[in-house]
Amino acid sequence: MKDQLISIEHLFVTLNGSHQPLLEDVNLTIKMGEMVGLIGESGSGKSLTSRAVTGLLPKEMRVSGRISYGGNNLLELSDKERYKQLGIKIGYIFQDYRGSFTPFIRIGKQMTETIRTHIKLTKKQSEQLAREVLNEVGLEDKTIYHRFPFQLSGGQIQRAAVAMTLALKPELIICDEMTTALDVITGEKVLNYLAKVQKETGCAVLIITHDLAQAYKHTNRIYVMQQGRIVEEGLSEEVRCHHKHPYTKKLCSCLLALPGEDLITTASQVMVK
Ligand SMILES: Nc1ncnc2c1ncn2[C@@H]1O[C@H](COP(=O)(O)OP(=O)(O)OP(=O)(O)O)[C@@H](O)[C@H]1O
Ligand code: NI
Repeated sequence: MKDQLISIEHLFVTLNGSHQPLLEDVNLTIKMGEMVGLIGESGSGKSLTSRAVTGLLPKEMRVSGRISYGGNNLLELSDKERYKQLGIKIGYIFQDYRGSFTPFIRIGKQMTETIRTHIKLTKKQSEQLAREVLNEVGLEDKTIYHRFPFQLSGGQIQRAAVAMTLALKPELIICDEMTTALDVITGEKVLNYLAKVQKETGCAVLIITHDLAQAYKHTNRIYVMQQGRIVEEGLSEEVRCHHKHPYTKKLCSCLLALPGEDLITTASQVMVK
């Protein structure tokens, strides 16, 4: 399809020496301007899927299938070609945010250097942009800009990483558990900023999360993953109200009911198997 931005087709990932694939025939597409959710319990393969897109799978894994993006198969790109795509075209917010910055270089310096690698701006303009995006995610630029990463809390580093990625205005943003390190209010603030950038730039977003409420609120379409496979896909509202797969039903029963629906159970009471 013409308006498809990225298309993952028959993706298999297997650990060397093992026969049991970690990802099995994963198919997932994202259109221009779409916000797509990828949900599933811990260990179901969400991060591996996003790592395959960005070429960051561990060396000891074999991968097959196709990831079409901009006329290329991302699985066949050289490291250099892939690096060119990352950042400016595909922005990736890591689940393990501690790796987002080098510990002993000040946040501001790292941000401006990254911005200038990808966008033609003067030093002054890139500093202004870095300060602007820090403020957008609720970090006071006056204090944070000159700090070293080790002087920030986990949630502050995570927000700085989000700010850094969004500053580059990529056409596809992959957020892997972007709000896990944040409290509810800060998390919502960051998600709202993401939605604002999405509206402004028309970029596509893949939100990986096990927070179903977040996925329903912020995405148009949802994929549900279980044990390395996509088990259900549909418009967020449909998946929420008319899910077909028993696993999705279990996941959904963890959510608080909408007004007018029966309250089922809370997350802590449900064992998802
Ligand atoms: N480096 C690795 N070596 C071996 N197995 C791995 C490696 N990384 C991930 N796996 C396995 O692959 C499977 C999928 O992992 P993945 O990180 O994609 O899960 P996830 O859905 O992102 O979970 P979470 O919600 O906890 O982040 C898991 O069974 C995990 O143990
Ligand atoms: Ni993960």
